[in-house]
Amino acid sequence: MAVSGARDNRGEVRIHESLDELSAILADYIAELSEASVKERGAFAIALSGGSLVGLIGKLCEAPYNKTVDWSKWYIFWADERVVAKNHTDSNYKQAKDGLLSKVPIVPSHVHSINDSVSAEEAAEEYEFSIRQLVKTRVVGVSEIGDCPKFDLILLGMGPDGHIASLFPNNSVLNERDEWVTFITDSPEPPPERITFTLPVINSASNVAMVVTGDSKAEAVHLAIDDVGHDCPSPPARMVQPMKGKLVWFLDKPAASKLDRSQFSE
Ligand SMILES: O=C(O)[C@H](O)[C@@H](O)[C@H](O)[C@H](O)COP(=O)(O)O
Repeated sequence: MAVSGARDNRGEVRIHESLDELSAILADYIAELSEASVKERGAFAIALSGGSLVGLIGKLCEAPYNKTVDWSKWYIFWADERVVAKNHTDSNYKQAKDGLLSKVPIVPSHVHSINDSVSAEEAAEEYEFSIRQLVKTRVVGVSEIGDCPKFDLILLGMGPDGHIASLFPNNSVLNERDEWVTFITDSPEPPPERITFTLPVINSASNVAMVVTGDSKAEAVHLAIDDVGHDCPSPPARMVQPMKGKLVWFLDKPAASKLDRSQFSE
């Protein structure tokens, strides 16, 4: 049985008994958002990340979702991508293709992956350009505040250091306010070259889900969600604060083990 609570501007926090329970509830959450977006605007623009996330959304390939979700209306993006060949084991695209995209009837032209044959800088520029075209035609919505794209859902994992997408602690790209997509060439985790959505894009989404499991993330979850003092380091995950959208944390018990549950309104 999941425990659920709200934490002021830190979003809704759902703590699950097991990974199986978490993935079942996550699949349901995504299917519901897909249905609502398709009904409201005829499309579902979803951004994926790498790591354990793709495995955790795997139930979408199974019944009933494989038949009930309107896959023809899905448009796939990546919140971050490693600048490697698409058939490389490090590629977030490959991971999503193997784990999800090849198993459900998504329209191939709706899959918006990066150009893997150019530099990180060029890949970021091209990716932003292609998103701009899709915002113009409203395949991707547009934020009411500023001109940012408004993805229907951005799915993010989080590293033990509190990084999200490829926004790592103390990296200057955390301060990027003008670009939608930027790049790094010095990732503290291999591979070094990556492209990433910037915080303004993440915080303009209609929905952001942080999917975080395992006890190695417990401290970063605490620092990202709890009311900690100003002396405490503020991980990038704490900067995820959708302006108009909804933030939901999907945690397992180990990842939630350092959360201050007394601050929880269940
Ligand atoms: O490119 C990366 O470095 C990963 O994709 C990364 O951003 C991932 O989302 C987190 O590190 C969480 O990964 P896990 O869920 O596998 O722990």
